[in-house]
Amino acid sequence: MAESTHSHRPDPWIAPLARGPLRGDVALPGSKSLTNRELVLAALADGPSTIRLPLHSRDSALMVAALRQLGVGIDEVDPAPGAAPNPYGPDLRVTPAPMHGGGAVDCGLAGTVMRFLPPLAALATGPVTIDGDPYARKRPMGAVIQALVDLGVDVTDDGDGAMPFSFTGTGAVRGGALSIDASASSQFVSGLLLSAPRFDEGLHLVHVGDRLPSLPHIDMTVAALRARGVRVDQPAVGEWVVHPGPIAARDVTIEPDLSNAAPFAAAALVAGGTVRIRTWPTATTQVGADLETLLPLWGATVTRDGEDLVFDGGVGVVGGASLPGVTLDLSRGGELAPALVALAALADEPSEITGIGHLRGHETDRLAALAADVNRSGGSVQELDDGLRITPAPLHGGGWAAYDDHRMATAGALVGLVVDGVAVDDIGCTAKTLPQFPGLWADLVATGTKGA
Ligand SMILES: O=C(O)C1=C[C@@H](OP(=O)(O)O)[C@@H](O)[C@H](O)C1
Ligand SMILES: C=C(OP(=O)(O)O)C(=O)O
Repeated sequence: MAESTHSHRPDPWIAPLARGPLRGDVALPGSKSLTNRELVLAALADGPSTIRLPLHSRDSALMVAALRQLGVGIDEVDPAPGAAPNPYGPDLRVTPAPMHGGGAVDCGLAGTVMRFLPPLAALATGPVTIDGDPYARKRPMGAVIQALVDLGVDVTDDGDGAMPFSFTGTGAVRGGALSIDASASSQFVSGLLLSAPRFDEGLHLVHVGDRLPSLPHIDMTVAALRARGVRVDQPAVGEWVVHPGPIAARDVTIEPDLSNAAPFAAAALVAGGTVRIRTWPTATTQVGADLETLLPLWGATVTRDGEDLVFDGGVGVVGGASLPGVTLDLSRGGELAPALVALAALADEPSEITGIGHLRGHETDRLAALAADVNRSGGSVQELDDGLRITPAPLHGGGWAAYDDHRMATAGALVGLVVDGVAVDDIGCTAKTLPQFPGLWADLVATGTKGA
């Protein structure tokens, strides 16, 4: 099965120091979460769909490859007449087809592929094995496997609640009533809801765990289903009823990835100056939109300028300003934690970020990884049961391990703006959701003007 993103270790990437206040102007590629949802829905739709401005990264490429393996037609197409070409890659035309077994499907390290693909593949006819990177075999999948079993799918696995596992699709899934514990990931819910309209009886899903993280991502799933004519009822928090029926073919345009904006927007607080993020949607289900209210906790001023959002970090840390401590429940958006913990590590007051215990099941154990990297750099981070406590301490350069995790790598870049010599061991792992990160970051830092 697939190797990790790197079979060899690349040279460390030395994070560039900020020379002064930034004048950033960033146009980000499409949202990973939106792209992989629309690929799944388009594959299950009642006709062809075009996905405009899709993300082209490892996670989206893995989803495209998996769907093609099951028989779905996915072609690269030119932009709509008169539309500006997407600098980050072509639009995609998705043509549904009767799905057949795909053999061994490689999910890489992509949680969206690991959790969204199996319920869809259960609708195919033929054998499928779900597997991924060596570390992906450590990410929680028990709720997905158990859900397939409870839905009547004949799953073969070794009982460890992780990949690899196999089943032979019969072309139909009964559906009906199902309860799962989604405490470890909202993606367990989203993956089931996305395929549910194609289950014979739809799905009446109840979450029975003691916490439900990343609610905005489930709202994103429900919105994407409803936008394609699917009836979804929500009788209570943690309960969803997806009615059986067609998923409408629909041409969609993917928004820029607002969670990937986090290190860029936060850079204004660290280096000072302003960072403009282009085409920031006025209404969105992306949890990255929370940055508009989160970064002001660290002192940012956020203003809308036409279609764009401008984050103003004042003089920033490099200019001598200090960052305050912040106490925060981040259960809505754990994926923002690496960038926010990097800010907290540069602050002059203690911080506590909770509601993120499930990040131990992300691309890496992010609580342990953030504590290890910050503490190795001279910081003081203590793991809590469901979060981190960060105590101010002067940081120094040195090794910063990414653990194949794109958001660990970009957190290192953020710290490296004002800490000389932060050496990220593998900046290439940002290709998971943002292959252009090194160039975009170099362009951002270059806007910093000494003594401005
Ligand atoms: O559905 C999605 O697209 C995602 C849901 C969240 O997963 P968790 O609930 O496991 O954090 C988020 O962290 C991840 O980056 C993307
Ligand atoms: C957790 C993340 O990704 P995923 O779970 O989709 O691999 C992320 O992008 O922060």
